[in-house]
Amino acid sequence: MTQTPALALTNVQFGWQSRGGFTLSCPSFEVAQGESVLLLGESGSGKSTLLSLICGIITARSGTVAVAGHDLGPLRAGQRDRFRAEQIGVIFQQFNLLPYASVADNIALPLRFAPSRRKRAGDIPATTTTLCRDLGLPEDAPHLKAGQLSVGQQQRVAVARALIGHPPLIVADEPTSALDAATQESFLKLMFNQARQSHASVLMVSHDARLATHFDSTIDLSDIVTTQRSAA
Ligand SMILES: Nc1ncnc2c1ncn2[C@@H]1O[C@H](COP(=O)(O)OP(=O)(O)OP(=O)(O)O)[C@@H](O)[C@H]1O
Repeated sequence: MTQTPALALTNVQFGWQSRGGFTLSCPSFEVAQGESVLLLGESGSGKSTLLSLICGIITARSGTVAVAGHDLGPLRAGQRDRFRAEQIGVIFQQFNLLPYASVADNIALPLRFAPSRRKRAGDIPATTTTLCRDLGLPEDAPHLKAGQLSVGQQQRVAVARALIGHPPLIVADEPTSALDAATQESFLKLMFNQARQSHASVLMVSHDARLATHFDSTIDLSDIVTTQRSAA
């Protein structure tokens, strides 16, 4: 029996109207359950736009985006937000942590909107402490404010927040772009160790081809999407 892919895009069309206009079309793209995929593209090639479509932050003009077999198209904005909280661990380029909230509250944030994921997370304070320990954060980290941490530590918090409650899909937008090679390496190791334990699929976008060795497959964005910029 064929497994439902973790992610499947079919005949997706999307357009930004402002800033001169940008259209993106993706005839077909799939990520299998448990697979890790690196999507490579230059700055401005549409990587973040594609991830926003996959996460349901924006919606396709036509075509289908399905996560774990669920089509995001018919969902209203609030339903998409809840679906994302349940199914997708998102690591944003700038981490998007709440600086004045504790590390523990930052990590547990997606669980607020996701009852099934909350159940899977088990005892939340214990899970948060374990994730912090496994990700090499200091013992007192859960009680510190996120804004007090170093950039490298904030990244680890962003990974913990993406992984808590075992979402089946982890999506990461250039989370290593500001790091030196050694820190990149340890960041990816940590993310993959944790994702493997959760049997999660990982989709990361980047402009950095050197990251390819860490992934099951590497795809050039231009092989799966065509884009067009209207004349300004
Ligand atoms: N919110 C928005 N409104 C209007 N246009 C946008 C918006 N976000 C992105 N775009 C446009 O879409 C195109 C692709 O941008 P996108 O951010 O998806 O590329 P990217 O590959 O992620 O770039 P980078 O690597 O620099 O982050 C650009 O022309 C950009 O100006």
